[in-house]
Amino acid sequence: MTVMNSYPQWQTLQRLSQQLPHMRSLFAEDPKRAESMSVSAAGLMLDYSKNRVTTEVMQSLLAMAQSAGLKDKINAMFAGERINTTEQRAVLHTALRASADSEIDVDGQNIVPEVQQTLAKMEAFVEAITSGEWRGFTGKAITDIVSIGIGGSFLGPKIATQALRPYWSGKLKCHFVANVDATSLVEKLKLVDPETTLFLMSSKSFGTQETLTNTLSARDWFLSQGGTQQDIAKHFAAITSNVAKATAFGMDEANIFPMWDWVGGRYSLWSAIGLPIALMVGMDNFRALLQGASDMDRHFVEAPLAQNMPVIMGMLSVWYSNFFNAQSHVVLTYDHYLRGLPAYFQQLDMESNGKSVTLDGERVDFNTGPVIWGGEGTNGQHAYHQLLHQGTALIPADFIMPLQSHNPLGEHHAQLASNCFGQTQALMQGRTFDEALAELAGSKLSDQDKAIIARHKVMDGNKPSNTLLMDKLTPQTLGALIALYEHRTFVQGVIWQINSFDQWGVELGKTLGNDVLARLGAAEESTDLDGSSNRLIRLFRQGHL
Ligand SMILES: O=P(O)(O)OC[C@H]1O[C@](O)(CO)[C@@H](O)[C@@H]1O
Repeated sequence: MTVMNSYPQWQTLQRLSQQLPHMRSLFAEDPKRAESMSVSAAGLMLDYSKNRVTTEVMQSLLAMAQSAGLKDKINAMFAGERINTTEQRAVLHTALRASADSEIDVDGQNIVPEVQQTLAKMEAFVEAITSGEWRGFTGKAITDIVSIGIGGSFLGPKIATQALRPYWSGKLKCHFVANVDATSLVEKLKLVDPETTLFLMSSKSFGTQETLTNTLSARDWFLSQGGTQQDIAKHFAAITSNVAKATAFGMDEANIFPMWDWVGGRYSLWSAIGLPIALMVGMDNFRALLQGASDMDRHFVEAPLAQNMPVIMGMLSVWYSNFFNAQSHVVLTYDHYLRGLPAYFQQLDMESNGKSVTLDGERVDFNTGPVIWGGEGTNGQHAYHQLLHQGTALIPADFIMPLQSHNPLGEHHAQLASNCFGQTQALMQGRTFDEALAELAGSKLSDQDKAIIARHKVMDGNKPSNTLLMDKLTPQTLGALIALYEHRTFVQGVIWQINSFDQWGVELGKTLGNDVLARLGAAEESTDLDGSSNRLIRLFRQGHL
């Protein structure tokens, strides 16, 4: 028996999924639907009324969460149990935002004091850099940060820094380098002055090829621009859980910020990996970001399932993945500052739930994590929304919007909001054949042509969406929003009984990549791989087609 159909609610949910009225009818029948299908937490409001659900569906989904032991699993995560079973690790990104007086034990040791010490170290560093007390090798203050890292050591700091643009202190500029393509680094180096630049190397493992290569090249550049070996301590700092490797690399121990194996890379922006954020917005705002996440944590732990925002969002995702065969989920941010969020959620969710075996090692025979993608509203409306409205795939959507803009200019924000709400309405209600035909009433077309055009204009509607609102985008609401998606991802993993915290799938590509790298520069041509790989390697060595 598979995981999914072993839940007592499986059959009921199967039946309900086939009998659901169109959402138009659900709204017509219940004028209070929007109120009853909305929840608030940590400064966010979720309206999930435009989903293919009835009260009975929601009750069954939440009962399924209960059958999966979700509450116990949540408590186990927060308590530091080794729920990442394939790596025998605790999963405690929540400890990074826990209050200073909490006690969270790993191997019998309370980890909170160490988290607080690291925050204090970050604070002193941020103060030294932004006050101008920290001087570069020619005595000048730091003006630019180049943050080098990839995956979770890049996306989180980058999108949060971008999102908090209105809170920048204005004392520094921050540049991000992730790609091993030299162009990424070289183009950033053109923008900075070695005398006033600080390189921050972020790598939990201190073993990621892209990050090591970019850091070495940055160091070579620094040394070629007048800096000496002794000056490196003034211009390079690292965030890593592998302090030994970082010191062996030449990092000054005083400039190394710790990370721990109980923090997953894609959950790490709350740790010292968030230094670029703290440098740009100041420590008070960084702490407010942590506070927002902590508020969402408390909600996740304490709220009953029926009012629990991450639980509701997670279970809705399960509903579409497993009962409607949805393969993808779109995140649409109606705020320019949040334009990076879909890429961040993409790693968070796809690296976490892109799994094919259960915790017991059994192959799954149901859908797990969908493809997460998206972009910023309103741009997408003039590009891919067509497929959301009239394509054949069912793609549940999240619309995210602050009610107040940081840039209240003329009618812009009202137009943005009208687009956001108008899209969710159009997805839900669609347009019937009769409505499309009525719109053509005044045209000169023949009745036959009107019928054909009307068919092209039909939109089935009944397309699900969540609307997430907040008063304003602040460090606190951003923290809550990101934590919401972290927990939503966790909820799905619990239902599917997969390990959301490892990422073995990326390893084979890395290993083979290293093998190919050796072959690209080897004396002998490769002939022992598959025909395609042999040929691609030959072409690269040749340098032209
Ligand atoms: O911080 P590190 O160890 O350099 O890893 C970077 C990223 O690489 C991955 O391990 C995937 O290869 C991600 O999970 C991680 O966020």
